[in-house]
Amino acid sequence: MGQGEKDSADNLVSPSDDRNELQVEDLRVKERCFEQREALPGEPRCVICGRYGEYICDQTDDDICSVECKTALLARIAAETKIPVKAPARVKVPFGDESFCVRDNNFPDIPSLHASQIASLRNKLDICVKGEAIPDPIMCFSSCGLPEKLVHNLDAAGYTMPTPVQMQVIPASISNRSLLVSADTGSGKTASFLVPIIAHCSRRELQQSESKRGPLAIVLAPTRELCLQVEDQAKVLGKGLPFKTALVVGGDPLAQQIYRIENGVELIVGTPGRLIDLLMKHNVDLTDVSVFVLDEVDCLLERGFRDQAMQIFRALSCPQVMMFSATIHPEIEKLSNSLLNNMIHISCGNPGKPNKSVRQVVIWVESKQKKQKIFEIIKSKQHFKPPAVVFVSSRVGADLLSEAITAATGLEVISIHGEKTMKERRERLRRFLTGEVSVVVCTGVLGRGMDLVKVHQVILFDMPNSIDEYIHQVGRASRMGKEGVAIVFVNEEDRKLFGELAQVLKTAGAPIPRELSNSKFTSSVSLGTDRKRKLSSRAHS
Ligand SMILES: Nc1ncnc2c1ncn2[C@@H]1O[C@H](COP(=O)(O)OP(=O)(O)OP(=O)(O)O)[C@@H](O)[C@H]1O
Repeated sequence: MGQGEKDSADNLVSPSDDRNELQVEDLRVKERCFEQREALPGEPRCVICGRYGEYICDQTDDDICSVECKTALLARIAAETKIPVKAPARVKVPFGDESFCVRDNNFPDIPSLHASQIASLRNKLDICVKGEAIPDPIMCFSSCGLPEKLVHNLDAAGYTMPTPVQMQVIPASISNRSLLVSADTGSGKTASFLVPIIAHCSRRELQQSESKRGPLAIVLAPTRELCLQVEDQAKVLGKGLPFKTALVVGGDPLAQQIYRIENGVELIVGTPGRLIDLLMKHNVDLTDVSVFVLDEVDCLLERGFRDQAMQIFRALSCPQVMMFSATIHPEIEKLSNSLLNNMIHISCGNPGKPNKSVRQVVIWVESKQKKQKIFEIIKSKQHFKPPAVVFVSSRVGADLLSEAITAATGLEVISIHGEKTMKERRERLRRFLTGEVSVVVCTGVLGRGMDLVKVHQVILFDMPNSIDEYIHQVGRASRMGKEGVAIVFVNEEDRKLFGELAQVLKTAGAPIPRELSNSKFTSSVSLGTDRKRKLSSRAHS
């Protein structure tokens, strides 16, 4: 046992005094939370992480599983009793220092892990990384020197432990590296970029004069609704910190947005078009913007948005760029590698596939029968699980279908799409999120990134244009591993997606409609034993 380990072991009291009966390895105090096993029924539980509370904290008498959780516990108590803990300055970590987080000056008790331990930890958490000198994942929010108020806000929001994507992205981001992150829908990517941004902004604020308050970070997202949601979450997590935000989306008056920015904000959240508009019409000082986030990067780098996103990128001076999506293809990797140096690629869970927690029920329905089918589902107590989101492919289709469902079922149904005014979109989304209305029919505006926490059922009335959009729309039925169901209508009109859809269903072990599996458009996909050779039985008869 090294000196550091001995010192920390001295501060923990084992509940069992009869140490002689223990195996030698049992005497080693667990340094890291993940080294501890789960608690068995009736055993003490760690007050921080819930694992086996093998030790008693000498300062609080609480059950605790490891030195790491003891440190987290004491940090939490310090925050609650408002003992000021000086936040460490944002440092440029020299390349080669792989364990910035665990060697944080605030937490000298926690030693670094060996490379093999880190690899096994990543393996356990389903985290894959690519790049040089990648910082170690963190196990709790308090272990990488975040401002205490931010840790408090995370706790108050119910974020007791970071999700795997947050465990890896937060330390990587704090080390100022550019990142390309792919992770499942609903896995917590938003906080993984907001936490380091808020930490960065609140620290820089301490060092800068009050008069100079140019934005420090920009988050781009493809839809107004998603921007609204990201800004809301930023406000919740940055509460009480010197951290102000501006929402820059179309449909709201530009003058108000300019006024807000002029009064000093740290973060701008916006859609590419409106942000370009604002930057062209008004002189916003972007000199201090050092963090640029592209949320739903694959969508933002598609043809419609790419020029605008690149224009904003070029207006910034060498920012740290963080890119996120549940669907990232090799072209995006190639493009980002060509734009940025020394990037880290992070992949968590099962990106590029529908979330495993969503059961996909694909039904073959001819176009003329679709309305009748959805009425049946919504009228069925067994199949209708409100609140539900119905995705369609056109704005007019959204209006017509919402009216038709109301007429057929008596339920109040609203539509949301890009032709509504911003005021209407906001108000309708509010009514849906607060439960006033239980069904919304929408176009892809709610398909990506929207955190519709209470929704566990989505109906894809029209198949989207690509399998990526399918993955995102299906993903609205589950957040943080909660179970959901996606009912999907398909017919011959969707044939261009048959191959990919059949593959996705096969991988998920979901039933494939006979018409789909027998279609010539799926013939390139091996559907295994589901495809029986018809002639074999006749040959024997
Ligand atoms: N550490 C955490 N503990 C508890 N809940 C969390 C944590 N991090 C995020 N969440 C919650 O998980 C949900 C999903 O998070 P988020 O919207 O960031 O997912 P996402 O990965 O961006 O998904 P998508 O790809 O669909 O946009 C949200 O309701 C969020 O509040």
